[in-house]
Amino acid sequence: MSLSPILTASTAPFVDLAAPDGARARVYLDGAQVASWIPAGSHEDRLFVSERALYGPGQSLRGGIPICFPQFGALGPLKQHGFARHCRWNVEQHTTDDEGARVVLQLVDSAETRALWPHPFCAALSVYVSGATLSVDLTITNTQDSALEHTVTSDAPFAFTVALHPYFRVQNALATTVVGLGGTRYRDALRDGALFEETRDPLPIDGPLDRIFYDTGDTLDMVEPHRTLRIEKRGFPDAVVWNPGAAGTSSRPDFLAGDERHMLCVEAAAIGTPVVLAPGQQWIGTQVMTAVSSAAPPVS
Ligand SMILES: O=P(O)(O)OC[C@H]1O[C@H](O)[C@H](O)[C@@H](O)[C@@H]1O
Repeated sequence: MSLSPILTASTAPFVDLAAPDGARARVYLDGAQVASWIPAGSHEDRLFVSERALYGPGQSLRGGIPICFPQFGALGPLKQHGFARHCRWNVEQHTTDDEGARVVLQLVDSAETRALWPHPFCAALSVYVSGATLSVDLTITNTQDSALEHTVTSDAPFAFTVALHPYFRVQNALATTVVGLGGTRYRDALRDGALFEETRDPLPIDGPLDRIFYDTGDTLDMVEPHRTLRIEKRGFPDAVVWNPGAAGTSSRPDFLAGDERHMLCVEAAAIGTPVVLAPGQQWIGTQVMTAVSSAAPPVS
């Protein structure tokens, strides 16, 4: 895959969502990547996108909310994070009502995806903005029953791992904490994938961090000195917290030096136990993000 930028932030195809209350979001068709989310009554984008991000076919933006499917990370035979983030998705629905605005994008298997992963599937991403909340639902269907015309090399149930991988914009990552992970088991990618139990809650971001937390609670708070973001998930048992640190941003061409200070990924994931879908079955994972205005973390 070429890394040369083909399009720019303004020429790559996107859909803008504008809720009547002022909440806004932007979603690019390449990768179905949410790249901007501004809650109602705010002027601050809560998502981070690097100035060095690459746009256009085949690219995955460095920032926003990439979709990792059908594989998380390098934990399998496919390329890092699977192929969905490198595919062009189709817009299936774009609506605005009294409450909010929604777009639904869809990706179905093609000769290209079947060459990588021999399964008939439909992935649908619904993005909804309203008030202080951004809701993202990912639905994966094993379409084997309705796709008999496809030539597939495997008709068994398929298994996948998956994540919604938001890059949240923070004023200072080193002053940010994540509340709600204490007591959970985690895999530390920075310590050879060894397993540990998290003893700290809140979890400070005191440098590079790359951990998969297994079977976490469904509510996490990302707490900055002046504001809190509540992150809720359903259907995703695991969570990932990632900050690349200075070495991680300088070694990647689509990051600007210093970007690590202004971003933190708190991801909703299903990694420890892959999702298995028999023909005709469906899985839904949801991540709901709410901008909480108080300086203190909300009481659970
Ligand atoms: O650089 P990418 O392929 O987009 O991956 C970015 C990051 O994604 C996840 O958070 C993983 O846990 C990290 O190990 C990985 O570095």
